[in-house]
Amino acid sequence: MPLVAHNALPTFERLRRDGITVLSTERAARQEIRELHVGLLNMMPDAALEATERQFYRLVGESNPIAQFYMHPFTLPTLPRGDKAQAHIAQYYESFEAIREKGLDALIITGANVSHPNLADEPFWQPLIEVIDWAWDNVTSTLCSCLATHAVMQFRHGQTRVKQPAKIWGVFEHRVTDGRHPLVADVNTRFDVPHSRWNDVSRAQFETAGVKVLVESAEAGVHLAVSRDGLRTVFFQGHPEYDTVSLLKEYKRDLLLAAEGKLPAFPPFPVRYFDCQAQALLAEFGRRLQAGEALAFPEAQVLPRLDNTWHDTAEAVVGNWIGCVYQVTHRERGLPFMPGIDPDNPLGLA
Ligand SMILES: CC(C)(COP(=O)(O)OP(=O)(O)OC[C@H]1O[C@@H](n2cnc3c(N)ncnc32)[C@H](O)[C@@H]1OP(=O)(O)O)[C@@H](O)C(=O)NCCC(=O)NCCSC(=O)CCC(=O)O
Ligand SMILES: N[C@@H](CCO)C(=O)O
Repeated sequence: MPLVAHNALPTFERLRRDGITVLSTERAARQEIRELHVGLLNMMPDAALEATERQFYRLVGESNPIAQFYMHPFTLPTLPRGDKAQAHIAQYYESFEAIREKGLDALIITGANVSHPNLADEPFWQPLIEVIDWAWDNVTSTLCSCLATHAVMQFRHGQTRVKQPAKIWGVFEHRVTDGRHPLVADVNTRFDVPHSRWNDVSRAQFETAGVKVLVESAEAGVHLAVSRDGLRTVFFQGHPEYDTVSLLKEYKRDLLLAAEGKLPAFPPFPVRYFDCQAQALLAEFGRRLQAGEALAFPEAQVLPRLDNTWHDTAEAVVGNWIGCVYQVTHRERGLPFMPGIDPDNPLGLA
């Protein structure tokens, strides 16, 4: 919730210059106080569907203890689903048509499982473009996670992601590259974010497209970037929403697949995620598995050894994002901007 500059204290002006939102008393008196409507286009595979809901609902909910959030989950009918996930979707999700009719203030688009080398061959490609095109004209800001970022960079900016020789996988250190941008104002200047991807869009590709990089890792590449206008599309390549356990679940999946001969090699450890003891436990498990022993994955022993070093900053960034959306969104949920807001520079950045 923003400060109100109800007197001439020079600190207010100084904070404004540092990217902190400070309202004038006139603006504060006129501000509409209402709930926000946030869409979640959940494209994750069945096993991760509900975990992903929880992760993004928590990030939005915890981003501000006072504002009220109505979440609107939906998915794309062309994604393959099993019976259980289909029933969950049928019972609890909304249709894109219904969401489009009422409108959204903000939209989050998750990552997805891909099975084709070219994203344009995926079953979700056309319907995803339809959602993104609608959101560009009608939603104040859209936050794209991982694969959704790659899709927008490909179809809107002609920048195709590049497959990496090794999976970018683990918990990586990042730095804020423009601390004055309101999306990263006042967050830690150095912080962790998990990544889990074979593909990368590079800083040069974002910049060629006119997209501004805000957070980057020397090892993992760009994590956070924003469209030229400063707000309307926010790009994540990492997974700040991940639970503490998420990378362990992925490691277990890949290890067990390798043991069944369904993956060519045993997975490496995700970077900076397992401590020495967890590594020793998992290496021992891998050895015994390869020797043909039938034994259970030591999840319960490893779990207490894992640390979460990214969630606070993830909340802070999502809080900044929601705050920016609130300041410029129209009082009517179906319209993206208040009168007087320039869609090409909604935050009025210099
Ligand atoms: C890794 C798995 C397979 C793990 O699921 P499993 O069902 O096998 O897990 P399990 O050990 O049987 O445990 C089930 C319990 O774990 C929870 N659970 C499942 N997945 C979870 C996750 N990711 N994070 C946190 N919890 C998770 C379930 O809700 C359930 O909890 P309860 O018992 O409490 O209900 C799944 O999470 C998954 O498919 N993840 C998707 C990974 C993925 O496809 N990412 C693509 C995005 S990456 C991208 O977009 C870019 C791609 C690129 O560029 O390469
Ligand atoms: N953007 C509006 C709030 C949402 O209706 C305002 O600042 O008054």
